Amino acid sequence: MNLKICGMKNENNILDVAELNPSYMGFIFYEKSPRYFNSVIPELPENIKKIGVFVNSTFDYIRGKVEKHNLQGVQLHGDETPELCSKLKALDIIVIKVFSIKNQFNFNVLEPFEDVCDYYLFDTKGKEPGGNGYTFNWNVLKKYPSIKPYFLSGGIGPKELDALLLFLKRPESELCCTLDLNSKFETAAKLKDITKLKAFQKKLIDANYIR
Ligand SMILES: O=C(O)c1ccccc1NCC(=O)[C@H](O)[C@H](O)COP(=O)(O)O
Repeated sequence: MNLKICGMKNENNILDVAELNPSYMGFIFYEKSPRYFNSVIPELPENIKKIGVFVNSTFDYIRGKVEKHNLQGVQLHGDETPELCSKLKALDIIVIKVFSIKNQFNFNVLEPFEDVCDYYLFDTKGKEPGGNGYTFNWNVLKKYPSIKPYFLSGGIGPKELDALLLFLKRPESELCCTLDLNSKFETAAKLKDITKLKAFQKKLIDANYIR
């Protein structure tokens, strides 16, 4: 299991999170977000992949950010088309297409994206396109029809750990490759709380889900 820490903003905080060695760090290029990233990403170890998060941005805007920040991947939170995903894939980067869920989900909508993205990310449907801070009904994933690995996201925090450990024992989590963590690990200043992240990571290590 991999960890993705999303919504990074502040240089020192980015470097502190890097010490935890997550597989991915997410940078939000959506101006309306309180986590909008408008700075310079410090040098990170090569094994930490930098993922740009976008909401209905144009190909040129996304490509500009990929080039400027040397992003290894993009995460698309809007109504992006399979055609856009395909053009982004041609840049030789990781393409993660997001789908938001509450209590039910029509998995047929995944079909056009099967060949044009690397991963799906299932997030909670809410007022905002992301970072809503609460979980969706993970039972919905019992009907997941694809063989593509997916990221689990939306409101995952320390209080959700017991439910998460139960979920990870169930067959529908078999293709869950990454846990995406964001607002439940933030301080009031929208910095990631390293102590909280470390404790959560340790519990996942102790339960043998991450190394
Ligand atoms: O976090 C944001 O502000 C955000 C805004 C617009 C699009 C995406 C955004 N976040 C992307 C993420 O990957 C979050 O980690 C994901 O939505 C879960 O967030 P949370 O519910 O806070 O755990």
